[in-house]
Amino acid sequence: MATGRTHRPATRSRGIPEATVARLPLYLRALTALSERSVPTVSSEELAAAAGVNSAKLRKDFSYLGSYGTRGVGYDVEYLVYQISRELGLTQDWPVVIVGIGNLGAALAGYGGFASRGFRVAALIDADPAMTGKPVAGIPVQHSDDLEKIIEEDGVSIGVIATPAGVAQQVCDRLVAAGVTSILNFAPTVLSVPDGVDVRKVDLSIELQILAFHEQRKAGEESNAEAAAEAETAAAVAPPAPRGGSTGGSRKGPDGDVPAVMPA
Ligand SMILES: NC(=O)c1ccc[n+]([C@@H]2O[C@H](COP(=O)([O-])OP(=O)(O)OC[C@H]3O[C@@H](n4cnc5c(N)ncnc54)[C@H](O)[C@@H]3O)[C@@H](O)[C@H]2O)c1
Repeated sequence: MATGRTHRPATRSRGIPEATVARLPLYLRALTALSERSVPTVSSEELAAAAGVNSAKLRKDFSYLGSYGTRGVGYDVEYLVYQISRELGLTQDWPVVIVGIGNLGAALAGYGGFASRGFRVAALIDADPAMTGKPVAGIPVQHSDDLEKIIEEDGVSIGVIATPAGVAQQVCDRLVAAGVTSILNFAPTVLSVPDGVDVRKVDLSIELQILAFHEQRKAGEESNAEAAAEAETAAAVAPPAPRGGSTGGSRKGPDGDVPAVMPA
């Protein structure tokens, strides 16, 4: 879902390409589902289908992890979960702050999927004094005046921005100055950050626009297919060729050479 932009080279220092890194969470999600069903091993084809990835690409991706599976047996599910989690840095706890606790920020704060994937919501921050101290998803909201102190005390390196777009850059600058090095930005604006800071941008409206493009294309294909079918029907019911013609006056059916009307 994320449309991302990072400020790292296309290949990370350990030699794993960014495109592979981007697919690791997909494998992990599929593997976690298998692990929850106590499935011990999985073939590259099965896992590729579950992750929505081509199996040759999956094997190439896993070769970067040094994981080649066992011929005829496949990959060990638990070991791959561990390997990918370690590669993604998920074997440690990541405290995250969410800035902007409006509709979106509150929904994110209550999202259980963060904690289950190793991301602990360490603090909720908002500029509205009326919200200070109010619990959202069981966590009291803190005022943005204390942003720097909160980040330092909790050792936060990941910040989520869910403020209005107009203040997002300013919030981003404060997060970065306070030591945050990874930002997940939901505000519809492009953030500038110094080298060494990663920004991922999530924009559901962009995803919807991409779906709209595909819908439009599918509709175009359907209307082309309908037009072709109509042309074929029109040809099938056209008046027979004059006697003496090569077809002897028979008309072609939908299957081409089967006469639609059998001669008496
Ligand atoms: N990426 C997406 O798919 C997506 C989806 C929905 C909303 N959004 C965006 O997310 C943002 C939040 O949307 P919302 O519906 O929750 O808005 P909202 O108005 O409900 O909430 C915004 C919150 O930010 C707080 N805020 C304002 N300035 C701040 C600052 N300087 N520091 C800290 N907090 C501050 C406000 O007090 C408010 O509580 C908007 O930019 C919106 O466009 C993105």
